[in-house]
Amino acid sequence: MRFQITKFFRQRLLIVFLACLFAVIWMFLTSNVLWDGMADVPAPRMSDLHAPFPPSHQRVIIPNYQNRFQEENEDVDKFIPGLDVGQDFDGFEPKYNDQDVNVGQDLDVHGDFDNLHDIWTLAADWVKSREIIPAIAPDLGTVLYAMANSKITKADVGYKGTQLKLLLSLENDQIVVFKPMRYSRDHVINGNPYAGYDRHNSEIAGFHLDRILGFRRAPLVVGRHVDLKKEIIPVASDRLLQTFFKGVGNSTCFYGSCHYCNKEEPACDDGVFLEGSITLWLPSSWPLQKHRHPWGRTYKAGKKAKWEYDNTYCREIIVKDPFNSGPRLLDIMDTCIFDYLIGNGDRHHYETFQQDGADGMLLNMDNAKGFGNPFHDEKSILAPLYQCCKIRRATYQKLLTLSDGKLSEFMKQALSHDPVSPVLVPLHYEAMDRRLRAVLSEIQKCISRNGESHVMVDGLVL
Ligand SMILES: Nc1ncnc2c1ncn2[C@@H]1O[C@H](COP(=O)(O)OP(=O)(O)OP(=O)(O)O)[C@@H](O)[C@H]1O
Ligand SMILES: [Mn+2]
Repeated sequence: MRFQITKFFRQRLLIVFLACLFAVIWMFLTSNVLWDGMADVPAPRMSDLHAPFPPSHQRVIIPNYQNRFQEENEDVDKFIPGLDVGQDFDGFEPKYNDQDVNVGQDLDVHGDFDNLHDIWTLAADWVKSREIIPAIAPDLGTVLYAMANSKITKADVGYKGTQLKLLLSLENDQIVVFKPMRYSRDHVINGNPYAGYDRHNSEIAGFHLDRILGFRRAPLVVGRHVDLKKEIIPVASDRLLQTFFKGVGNSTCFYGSCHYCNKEEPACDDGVFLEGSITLWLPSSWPLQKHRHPWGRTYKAGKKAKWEYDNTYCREIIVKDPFNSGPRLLDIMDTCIFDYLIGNGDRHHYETFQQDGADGMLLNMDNAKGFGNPFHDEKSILAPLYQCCKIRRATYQKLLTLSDGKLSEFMKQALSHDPVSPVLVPLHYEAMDRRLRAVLSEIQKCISRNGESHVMVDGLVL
């Protein structure tokens, strides 16, 4: 009898033990702990009220990372004029100063605003000739929160440009641009450095990178989950409404109106929400002027732009107005570093504030072609830097403070606040740190070739 009781309990105990073991393994597998880099990302703050669906892009495994990176980058040095193929420099002294980058605090959301009108006015008043937001902007999180959560009162097709987007009005008359999600986070874009649709997450990450680099020349961007049926269709213009249709399953789709817009390439929701980026429209008191970028691509297969075959291209640019004096050429250097870090090879034009003429700052807007391929570092994006060998000392110093992994750390911290977090998969953070080292290396090569006094520019202008 005694033997039977013990056996009975032993069997039960074994069942309970196995059940517990199974539960622990299951919890471990379904948690984020396995997914490198995601574990320490806190829950998004601004999304609390909006209660979006849980992030659907957390799990990414891309095999053979190292092999693939080497294959993709093997030949890159061979056909870029002006790129010094010499030894890469390493061992920079990162001089990180905690005061340098104010990432987290400014993203907290405060409730001390009476109405949205005050929030939009505040953001409009931030705009100055050489900055879109101030260095310290404790209300930035509140403005971003308002962009991500306030009521949409009008929706229309995009204004201009080639990519599918919407022009929205938010409550109290604030215009914003909505760029819809077209790819999952782990999608890799192959081909030329401007290939693929716009990436809404690149707009979001670009905004924060621009701020972390200390430029603050990008319009405000935040992620948002939009309910097409409830938030867009009831307030849509006729011409936008005409492009809506029922997609597969329970989804709602639209294809808008733009150069590349057509019914075969729509943006669709997941049955309820469509994720996208919201960009704050600049105040009408700051009209823009569009310029052709001197290092733009031809966008024609087999046809190269002059800078792509002529090593001395910069000599001809640096003597021309507005590059021969003032901030323009140095702004181009800053922007090419920014673009290289995100992998955006689509800077065909750039915009400045009309009223500032030749002294106008280069706005870092339209950053949606970044973060397409974390395995590929497109060195040609850096051509202005390694062909001209000029950089502001302040930019160089900022890059140094961000080397040694600080850049990705700050980016993760900033992006963790966004409602569509995680904005980037971990491979893109690795890519940014790696590319930053390559930028520093190119600057070092310039210094050894031309001397520091030729390369470093103190102050803002040439
Ligand atoms: N936030 C904004 N504030 C003011 N004007 C803007 C803003 N965003 C875009 N614009 C204007 O709209 C134009 C097109 O926007 P954007 O470059 O984002 O679209 P796109 O479809 O990518 O264009 P492209 O095909 O030329 O690259 C810009 O060149 C600019 O003049
Ligand atoms: Mn574009």
